[in-house]
Amino acid sequence: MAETRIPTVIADDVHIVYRVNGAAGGKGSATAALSRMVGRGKGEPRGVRKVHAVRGVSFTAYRGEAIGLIGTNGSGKSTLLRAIAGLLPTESGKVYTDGQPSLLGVNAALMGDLTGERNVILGGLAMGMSREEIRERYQDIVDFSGINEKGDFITLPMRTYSSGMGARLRFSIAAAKNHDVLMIDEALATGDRKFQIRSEERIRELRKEAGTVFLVTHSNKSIKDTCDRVLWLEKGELLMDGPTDEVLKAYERETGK
Ligand SMILES: Nc1ncnc2c1ncn2[C@@H]1O[C@H](COP(=O)(O)OP(=O)(O)OP(=O)(O)O)[C@@H](O)[C@H]1O
Repeated sequence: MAETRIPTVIADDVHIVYRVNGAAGGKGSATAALSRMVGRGKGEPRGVRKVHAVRGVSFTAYRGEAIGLIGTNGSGKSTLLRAIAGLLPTESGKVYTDGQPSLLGVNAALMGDLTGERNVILGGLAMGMSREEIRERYQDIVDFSGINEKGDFITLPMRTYSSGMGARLRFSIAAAKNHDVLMIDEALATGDRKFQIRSEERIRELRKEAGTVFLVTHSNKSIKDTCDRVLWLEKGELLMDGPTDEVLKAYERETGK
């Protein structure tokens, strides 16, 4: 056997269901009339629609792995990551994680009205860094983001940034710390090529520092360049879990991408 591998995330038959209030068809609609006639599902209150977004997904992730998540729009990738981060409850099944995973999404909670500078401090504190550590790494974070390459943007409110600039700053803040489990949701997509290359380099470093990285992206190239393993989700189900080359080949054959 190979050396012992240390699991960081275990998903065991995970199901995730969203409940959407007031999403049923209007009172007079045919579907509403039909559901009145046939009666609703067991115990579901009126007007609540269920979306079964993740269906029976199981896998184990290990230290030092970078795992890509692929699948067409709406296949459940972001939902699965949010559940692993503990932001969504599972309907059934369990997620076990080693430590607190950090989810870096395009919507990571920074404050638009505060300057980039303030957000670096806020984000650092939110990740559990001390003021001292933040002060030490501040310049590196700003340099990595490249926000100041075209002028003094870091002292402007974040709402004045383009979506690419915002995503770059969020990634730079998150990447300033070593994470046991770091999950990146499409954050690289909005950066330009130069920034993507820098981020991919950083992802490789984070892996080496014994963490596990999950990457959701529609860029097969980013996945190829950073991940050694890929999970392919479709309609909430795990279609394939294997080495990057194999899974991407099958995915490209299926989707023509
Ligand atoms: N907050 C929500 N409430 C209800 N349904 C949701 C919610 N978020 C996502 N869904 C549904 O869950 C399913 C999976 O969505 P999810 O965002 O996880 O897919 P995805 O694979 O990340 O898609 P994309 O590639 O487009 O980002 C979709 O059918 C979507 O409509």
